[in-house]
Amino acid sequence: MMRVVELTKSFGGYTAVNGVNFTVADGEVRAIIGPNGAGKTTLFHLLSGHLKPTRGQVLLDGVEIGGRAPHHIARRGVSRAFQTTNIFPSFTVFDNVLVSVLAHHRRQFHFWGRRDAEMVKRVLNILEMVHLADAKDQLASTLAHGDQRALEVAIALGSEPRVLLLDEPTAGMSPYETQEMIRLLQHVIADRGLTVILSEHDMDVVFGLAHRITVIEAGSVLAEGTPEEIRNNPDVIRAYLGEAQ
Ligand SMILES: Nc1ncnc2c1ncn2[C@@H]1O[C@H](COP(=O)(O)OP(=O)(O)OP(=O)(O)O)[C@@H](O)[C@H]1O
Repeated sequence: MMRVVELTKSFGGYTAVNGVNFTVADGEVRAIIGPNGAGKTTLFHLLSGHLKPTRGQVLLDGVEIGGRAPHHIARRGVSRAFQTTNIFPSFTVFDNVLVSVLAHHRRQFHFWGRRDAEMVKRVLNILEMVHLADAKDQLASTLAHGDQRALEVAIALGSEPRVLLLDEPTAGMSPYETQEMIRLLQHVIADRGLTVILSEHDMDVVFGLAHRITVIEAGSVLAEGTPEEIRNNPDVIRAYLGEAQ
């Protein structure tokens, strides 16, 4: 589904992402982990089009998308949630998701205009999936932190992505909110059959969601494998898990 080949990003003389290769299969949940400053955020910016690669390729179903504009990549089916917050705080929860659904269908968003029944159904379906149906008429700004993150997932789902990029989905969350988010993502991923690439520091989240894990250190891939292989990899324990666990 998504493949990166020798992906490299340099800022002046500093190479933040250095010759990274990996392939994420259809329906796979891949976690990207690594120490602070390893290059995870830069890698996500390269996948979503927010940065142009210095060298290398990003392929979606074999088609090169590396260096294309974020809206182009989004239109091809890659959505990104978190770190790039898309919430309109003064809109209701419902309207936030409606904007995303309508944008995906490239319809004009008339705020007081006729609401297509099919679109409304889609929005309600998404809100039910992320457990926000009861809060649909609330202003987004009044939601609790954990619910705002759930709304971000809902907005990302509005564009019916095939690949969902999640930047640290549980950053800043309480242990309770973190467990809720893991459950929510497990449910959404299974229901939609999504392909997911996520970066995360919390190992409970990583081991609770990922089918495979890629470990990045100093811009390069240190290891790749199943959660079990990564947990037992001596290089990974030395570079990362030793300090994180
Ligand atoms: N625009 C930029 N210009 C110069 N250097 C940059 C830029 N963006 C990132 N870097 C550098 O690239 C390196 C990798 O940063 P990046 O944010 O990708 O790491 P990260 O793995 O996401 O870290 P964290 O886990 O702390 O979020 C860092 O040393 C950072 O200072």
